[in-house]
Amino acid sequence: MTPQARLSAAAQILDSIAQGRQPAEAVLKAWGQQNRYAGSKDRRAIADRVYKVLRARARLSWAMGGRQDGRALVIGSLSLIDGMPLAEIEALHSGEGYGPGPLSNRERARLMAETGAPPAWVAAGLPDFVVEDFKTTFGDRWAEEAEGLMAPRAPIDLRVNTRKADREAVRAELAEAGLQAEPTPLSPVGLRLPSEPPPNIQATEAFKAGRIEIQDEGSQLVCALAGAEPGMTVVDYCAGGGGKTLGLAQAMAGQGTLIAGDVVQKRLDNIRPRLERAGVEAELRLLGQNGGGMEDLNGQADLVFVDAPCSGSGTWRRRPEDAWRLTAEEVQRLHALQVRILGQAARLVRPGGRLIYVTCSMLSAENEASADAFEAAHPEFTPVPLDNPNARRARLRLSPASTNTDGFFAALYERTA
Ligand SMILES: C[S@@+](CC[C@H](N)C(=O)[O-])C[C@H]1O[C@@H](n2cnc3c(N)ncnc32)[C@H](O)[C@@H]1O
Repeated sequence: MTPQARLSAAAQILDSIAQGRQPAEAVLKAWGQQNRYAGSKDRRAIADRVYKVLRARARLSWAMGGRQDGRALVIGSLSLIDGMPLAEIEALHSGEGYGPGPLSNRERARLMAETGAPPAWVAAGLPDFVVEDFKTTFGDRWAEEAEGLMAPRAPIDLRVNTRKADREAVRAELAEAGLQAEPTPLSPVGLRLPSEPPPNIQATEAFKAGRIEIQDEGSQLVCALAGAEPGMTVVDYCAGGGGKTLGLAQAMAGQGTLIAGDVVQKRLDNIRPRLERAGVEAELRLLGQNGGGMEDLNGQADLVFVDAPCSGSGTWRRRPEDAWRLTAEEVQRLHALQVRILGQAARLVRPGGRLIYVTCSMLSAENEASADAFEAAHPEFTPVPLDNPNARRARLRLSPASTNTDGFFAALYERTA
């Protein structure tokens, strides 16, 4: 493909991402499958351009006069990110072959305009309401947190399944396979790989044999904080893809009862092969939206893990496109859902048992505000101090800027009445 044709493809892919709900990665993959003439270098260059634009979307759109279409954003990226002179941009937009059409007068004017300093949310690369939330939560550090969240090249973390192997043995095994992993600094069972070149984890023997799973270090840490132990009755209330289920099962060392519930059957179905690969067991249960399906466990569980549905904003460094799909209204809907789910899950905890609330969100509306609402409605639960240097007031916040993990929040409670 010519450089021009790659730009056209990137613009087209950006439009598809904006119009749908699919992750950028999936849209790029589908495009590659539908356009077999594109070689690996072409696909790489196109993906680089797409991610460059997604991470700088606010700034590019602002510089292009508020336009949000792929063409305008790509043109803006050539100028603002690549620092390309106008003449070169014009040359790439000759309209010949499969390249993009010539610049309009308005586009040319935008590229030459003196734009001045952008507003704070534009500079941060995040929607306005998110920046407001960050200012409340992080105070002076908000811009640093925003930058960390939208920064490229998040590492790939693995959780070593200590039921099957130890960390050093897996590290050596991966090195044999050409993957140089480092121990994660915070999780004792984690290994970290650079994101470039993208490692094919699923193809490794260690993955196929269940010795590793892909799981961010932050996710490993919140799992460990829950304090699951052999012999306990543990409920993973929002089991989703089963990442936490596997971590909890590992901590329980095959002893006790682990029940993983979710309202989506397909998600539960996806957990089964992961459990088998890891050599651990859990009972999978389909729940009703109103909490039905766990009545037999009322007041019985030693530990209930609530990894609540959330904006996923803690993972925006991996999925920058999601930042532009989230609205303030959706955050409010999620907050209400989180408080409702916490109330349902709390019923299962036995006196003296524990409840942990976890999100992969960076927003106080889904973190502190949801925990506050739960505490106000449930005085029978007492916050438990967390054994982690990043925890304060029995609550933990992890983030790309502070712990070099995805963004996570956790609050731990004990049922004291
Ligand atoms: C953040 S995801 C869980 C991720 C999962 N724990 C993991 O580590 O892979 C939240 C999950 O909550 C589920 N969910 C949504 N509403 C629910 C409800 N009312 N009760 C239980 N689970 C619910 C969603 O289907 C989704 O799978």
